[in-house]
Amino acid sequence: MDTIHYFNKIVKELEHSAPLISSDEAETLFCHIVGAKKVFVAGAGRSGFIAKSFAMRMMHMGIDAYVVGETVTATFEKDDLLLLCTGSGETKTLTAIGEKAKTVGGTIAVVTLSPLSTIGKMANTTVTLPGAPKDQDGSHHETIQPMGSLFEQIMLLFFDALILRFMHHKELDTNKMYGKHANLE
Ligand SMILES: O=P(O)(O)OC[C@H]1O[C@](O)(CO)[C@@H](O)[C@@H]1O
Repeated sequence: MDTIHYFNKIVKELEHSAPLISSDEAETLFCHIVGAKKVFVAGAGRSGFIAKSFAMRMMHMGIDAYVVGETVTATFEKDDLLLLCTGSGETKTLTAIGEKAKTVGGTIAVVTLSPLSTIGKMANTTVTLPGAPKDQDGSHHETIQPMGSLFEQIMLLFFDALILRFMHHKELDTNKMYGKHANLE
């Protein structure tokens, strides 16, 4: 099978996934982000890349957004939102970050495959996405892709959809947002 055949298979997997996402959970996350003073995102590995791409777009919309662990990241405070992006909900570094945020008193949101995980239970609000766990643990999963790829793709598209929701809410368009795009690159 050639590459484009696989590309089409991936698109089909994504099409099947969209109806499995809760609009109510998405709207609740939207409201938390709108209500937060600052928004912090964290994720490990590929989940972390997706989290970063969402932080970048939030910045383009004028939201005070940070990636946990970067040198220019601000102080997390009680009016802030921490958004943890984790398929398993068991990644140790993220658990530690969530525990610290809890002691500060801010709000924790998680986007995950596993709402009953350690991080899922710690969160104030959860968006459950479909996909397969990264270990694909021997049971049947609706994907031909390795490890957490389907979850990671769904998370990217979910965040891009959330950005469109914000753009509508804030009456933004791509030109206004491009005005905030980095020009030293
Ligand atoms: O999304 P989780 O379960 O926190 O796991 C993150 C890990 O999974 C991966 O995204 C692989 O699927 C890795 O890049 C990363 O180490």
